[in-house]
Amino acid sequence: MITYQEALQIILSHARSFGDETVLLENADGRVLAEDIFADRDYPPFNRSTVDGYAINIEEWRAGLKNYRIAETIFAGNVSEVALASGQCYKIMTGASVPKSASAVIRREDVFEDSGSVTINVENIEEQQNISKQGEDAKKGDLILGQGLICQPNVISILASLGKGKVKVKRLPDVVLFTTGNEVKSIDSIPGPVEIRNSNKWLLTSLLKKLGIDVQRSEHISDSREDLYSAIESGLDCDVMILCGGVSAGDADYVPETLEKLGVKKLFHKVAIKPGKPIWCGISPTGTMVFALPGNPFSCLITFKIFIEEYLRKCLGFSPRAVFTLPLTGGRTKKVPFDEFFPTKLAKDGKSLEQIAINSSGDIKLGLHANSIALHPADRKQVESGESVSYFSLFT
Ligand SMILES: Nc1nc2c(c(=O)[nH]1)N[C@H]1C(S)=C(S)[C@@H](COP(=O)(O)OP(=O)(O)OC[C@H]3O[C@@H](n4cnc5c(N)ncnc54)[C@H](O)[C@@H]3O)O[C@H]1N2
Ligand code: MOO
Repeated sequence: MITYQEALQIILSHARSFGDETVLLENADGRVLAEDIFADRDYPPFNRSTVDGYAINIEEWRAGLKNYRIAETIFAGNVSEVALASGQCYKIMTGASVPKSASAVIRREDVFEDSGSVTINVENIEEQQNISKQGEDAKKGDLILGQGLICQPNVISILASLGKGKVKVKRLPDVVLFTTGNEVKSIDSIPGPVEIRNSNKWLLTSLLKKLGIDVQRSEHISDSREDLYSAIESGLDCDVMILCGGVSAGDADYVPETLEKLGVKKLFHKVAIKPGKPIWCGISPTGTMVFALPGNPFSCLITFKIFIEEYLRKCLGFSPRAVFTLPLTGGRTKKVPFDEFFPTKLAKDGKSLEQIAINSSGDIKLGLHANSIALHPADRKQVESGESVSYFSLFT
């Protein structure tokens, strides 16, 4: 059986771009930029007053002048009509263009205004004070946003400033999701005594949504070779196919054989991890990446996080998920020589990890209240209390 790291390397070696597409800015949140964005003009585009106040020629101030007549009031969005003459100032608002004949702006609260004149009440005035100079943030033609940046709110704001109402981003994959199993019922039906509800469909849909991906098609398939064959065949035109259940050793676990019958080349089946050991992964002749996950909910969550999410992150140009290290509170022992992933929660002081109890990978509570997943390494039977373990954040 291959190890977690070997399986991850195989998966990552098949990562590919799904192409680019142009989207409206309102739909660009969380997407990855697929074009370089340059400044269309200087920023600020003009010398801009940063305060409400009065703009003067500093040479006159240096010559000892304290009292100025207001020549004109300049509002944001307005252009001054006249140059300052001797003894004059402008009354100017925040965001307005400072005319060339003025070289400093004094805050409103630092002057006394009366009958169209102002007396300046401050000791020191610096040349260009309270003026953002044209082009001081960016010059026309400067590279502002590089390909690969994620459209977080700050990037969206910059795109808006630069007038990019449409933007080229990495295309998201078409994802098809098939859950399987005769005992698994839709959540709006009443399950019989030995039936359960299809939580994994919702789990996987929500996990994909966190990456900004909407499932294109989702279907539940019964444990029948024929139904599986036709469903999988009909979905093989997508970029990524996720199946769930029917991959281990049971008499009705037809998923691996059906995939292979349809020409999906097996990359691996079974990985030395707990939970999630029975995972199957393959690639179709047309390049569809297929992940068949074990049916237990916690196995489904872990295999999605450690494999599918990492694959998609690489395909979409996100950096790999961050892995941290912290001491674990309470020791733990494991029975199998596999990498074991277990639910944890960051202590309030952020200095250690607490373990969250989970009964088994079939526990519908999935270690609720865990905000992280830690790794008990394959080669360690025991992790002592206070020993450092590596972990990753669960839903951030
Ligand atoms: N002889 C062996 N038996 C099993 C092995 C093994 O290596 N040898 N592996 C065990 C492990 S580990 C896991 S995990 C499970 C995985 O089995 P399958 O992937 O074949 O999944 P199923 O048997 O179909 O289901 C397992 C479990 O999960 C429930 N399930 C399935 N689908 C859903 C869904 N959409 N929503 C909620 N719950 C679901 C299902 O009812 C089962 O209880 O195999 C072990 N057996
Ligand atoms: O490894 Mo299975 O995925 O525990 O229950």
